[in-house]
Amino acid sequence: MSLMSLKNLTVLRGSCPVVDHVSLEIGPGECIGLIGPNGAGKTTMLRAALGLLPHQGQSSLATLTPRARARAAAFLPQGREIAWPVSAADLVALGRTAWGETADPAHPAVLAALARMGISAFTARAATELSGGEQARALIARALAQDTPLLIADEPGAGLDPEAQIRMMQVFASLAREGRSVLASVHDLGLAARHCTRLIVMARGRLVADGPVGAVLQDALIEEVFGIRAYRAETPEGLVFQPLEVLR
Ligand SMILES: Nc1ncnc2c1ncn2[C@@H]1O[C@H](COP(=O)(O)OP(=O)(O)OP(=O)(O)O)[C@@H](O)[C@H]1O
Repeated sequence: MSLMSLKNLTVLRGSCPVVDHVSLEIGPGECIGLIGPNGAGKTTMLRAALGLLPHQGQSSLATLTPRARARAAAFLPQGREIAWPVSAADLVALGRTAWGETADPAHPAVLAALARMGISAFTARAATELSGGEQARALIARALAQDTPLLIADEPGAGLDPEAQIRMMQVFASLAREGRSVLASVHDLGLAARHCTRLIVMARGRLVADGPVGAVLQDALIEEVFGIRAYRAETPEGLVFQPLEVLR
């Protein structure tokens, strides 16, 4: 079963392809890190895949009706603005509207999402009065409450402290073990190495690597794509990957 299929997805900015013939399939049970340097095309690719940007090629999600798409994939965009002073619980409950339900803050999926992101203590507070990191966690919880087979998240760890980042990656990995899938753009290669089942690498609009974490995070690729050298060790707890220095 495919949760998302891209075939030659291409996005032009003027005459320049910022996403260039990207093809990939996402099946159930995958925790996928989308990595690549600034400007590689990650955000553009995610938004085009969701049908939010004009594109060439095919995306299985882009052809769905908005209602069907909201039930197939939750999306956490890079911009994190919360405009209304609704309670954190009500904000998270908005994730349920994808299913034609009223936003019930006592819905089990809402309570589970709040607990998973460690923000059950803030539920009554206006979301606009949460700290930046707490707001980010509430928005991730809203996407989790949507309870979709696929979660697409654009830099979900931005602004989170180390505990919240690890907790978030553990949640994503546990979703994958439950048979759902996550596609998240991440800049922290160490977190990606530790928690993802698969890495997709973009550079200059192209998909340059796609596979199991250990196979993708090879010295030559890291050097070429990111221009850095990294420490890498297989440990009983899995792959440890630490960027060390700039090479160019
Ligand atoms: N509206 C736009 N008009 C023209 N160029 C754009 C526009 N939006 C993005 N770009 C360009 O497209 C390229 C890809 O941008 P994108 O935001 O997808 O990169 P990214 O991989 O998500 O980067 P980052 O890691 O910095 O968030 C960049 O060169 C960017 O400057």
